[in-house]
Amino acid sequence: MLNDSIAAISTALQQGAISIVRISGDEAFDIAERILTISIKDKPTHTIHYGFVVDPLSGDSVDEVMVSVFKAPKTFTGENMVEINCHGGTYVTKEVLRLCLENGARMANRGEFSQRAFLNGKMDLTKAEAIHDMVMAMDKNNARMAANALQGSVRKVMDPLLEKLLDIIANIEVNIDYPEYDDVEMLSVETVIPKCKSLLKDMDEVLRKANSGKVLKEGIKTAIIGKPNVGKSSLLNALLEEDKAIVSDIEGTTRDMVEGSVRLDNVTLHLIDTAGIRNSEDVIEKIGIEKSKQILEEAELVIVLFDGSQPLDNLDKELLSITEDKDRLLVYNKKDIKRYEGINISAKDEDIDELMNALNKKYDEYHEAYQVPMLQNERQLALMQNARQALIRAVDALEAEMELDLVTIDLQSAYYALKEILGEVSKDDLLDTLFSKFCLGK
Ligand SMILES: Nc1nc2c(c(=O)[nH]1)N(C=O)[C@@H](CNc1ccc(C(=O)N[C@@H](CCC(=O)O)C(=O)O)cc1)CN2
Ligand SMILES: Nc1nc2c(ncn2[C@@H]2O[C@H](COP(=O)(O)OP(=O)(O)OP(=O)(O)O)[C@@H](O)[C@H]2O)c(=O)[nH]1
Ligand SMILES: [K+]
Repeated sequence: MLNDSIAAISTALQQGAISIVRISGDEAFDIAERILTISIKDKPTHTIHYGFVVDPLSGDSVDEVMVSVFKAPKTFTGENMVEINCHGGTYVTKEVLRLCLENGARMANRGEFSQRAFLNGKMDLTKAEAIHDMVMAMDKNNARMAANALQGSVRKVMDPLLEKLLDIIANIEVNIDYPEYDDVEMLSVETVIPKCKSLLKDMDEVLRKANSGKVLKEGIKTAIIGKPNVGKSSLLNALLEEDKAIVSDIEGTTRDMVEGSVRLDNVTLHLIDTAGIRNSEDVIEKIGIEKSKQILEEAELVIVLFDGSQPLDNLDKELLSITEDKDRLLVYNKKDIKRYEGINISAKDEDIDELMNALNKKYDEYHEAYQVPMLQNERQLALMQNARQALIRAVDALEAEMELDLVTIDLQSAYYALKEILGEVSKDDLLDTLFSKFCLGK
């Protein structure tokens, strides 16, 4: 049932200055008034008021609060909403929630406020996803992408595509509805094929942007390779040291381990486990090369590390040759002993500024990429790919001069896939899965 009133603590449940208990639904004002010393129904929307929360059974005063009033339909959820700003202790916040639940509200499910906002037409699915992304964003870039999506950037991508596709569908429908006009059909099929191809091109562009967005969002798989003892572990430690917070954030990652993430200005590097080559000190060098090849397959960026204090030998040259086709940086370690032409570091002394500068410079242009409207996640990408496939089938059918009815089926499935990106034809189970990932009280 959509109209029961839900309540939840919308702030993190920890000691802080203020916590917010949120109520949404038809009865929100009645429920709040049962536990407050003030009336709120009579107050204008989007206003905040001073009062006390009192347990109606015992008459005990629970907290001194500020109460925000939001009147349907112009609210976040589209329903009546009350936010009780109480003192941010975990006990008192839970007490206020308990009183809401005892006086007519139901405990909200995860993401249920946003789900209601979506169901009440307050936002499309991509905006709901953006809220989730915003909550989860750990760095500036992810937050910026989410902020774009919150402002409707995905819709900006989708609207022109949907418009073009509808135009194509309309052209075909004319032929189905008026099959007796042979001329119309000829003319129309001739114009429709180029239109489909132009739309396909647009979709490819959208997919291309989304893929680079995905790389940015998810980070870049990075391998450090080099001969035994060139200083790989030292470099890894120095890199991870640059960003202690992230390292300790990752479950099971300790300073001794060989995996972790390094947050640069514009992207995050995920260091791939190179334990295989690290431990090859006592095995024949060939194994090191074989391991390197395996690791290279996975890597999107390779840092090839040399011992700068020594002349490059055949093994170094082999590493140079197997990384030739890779996106790579050549780095010389042990600059405290000797410098080479290029990027020099002293991993042991955690002196890796030249490498950090080179990395930041390398991904500098990605800075802008966050500002362009683009698809935001795997779900959207997969649907765009489905739409593209369906459109390709339609073009094939048109070129093979198949029945127009058959073409329409493919065009329609392309249309539905595009609409589903915005959540406009999606199924309930999809919604439940999506919103259950949200934080409570969102
Ligand atoms: N206290 C508080 N802070 C919050 C939220 C909230 O719900 N409560 N938000 C929740 O995520 C975010 C802000 N998002 C919001 C989005 C829409 C509306 C809202 O009332 N929309 C109405 C009227 C808009 C207007 O007056 O122009 C509407 O869309 O009809 C409020 C907050 C972040 N900060
Ligand atoms: N002088 C100098 N020595 C360094 C530097 N970085 C690392 N070393 C030394 O080089 C040796 C090897 O360093 P590691 O970081 O263990 O090298 P590695 O490439 O991980 O070695 P394997 O795990 O055996 O492949 C150690 O004795 C380090 O102290 C540096 O910048 N300058
Ligand atoms: K070593």
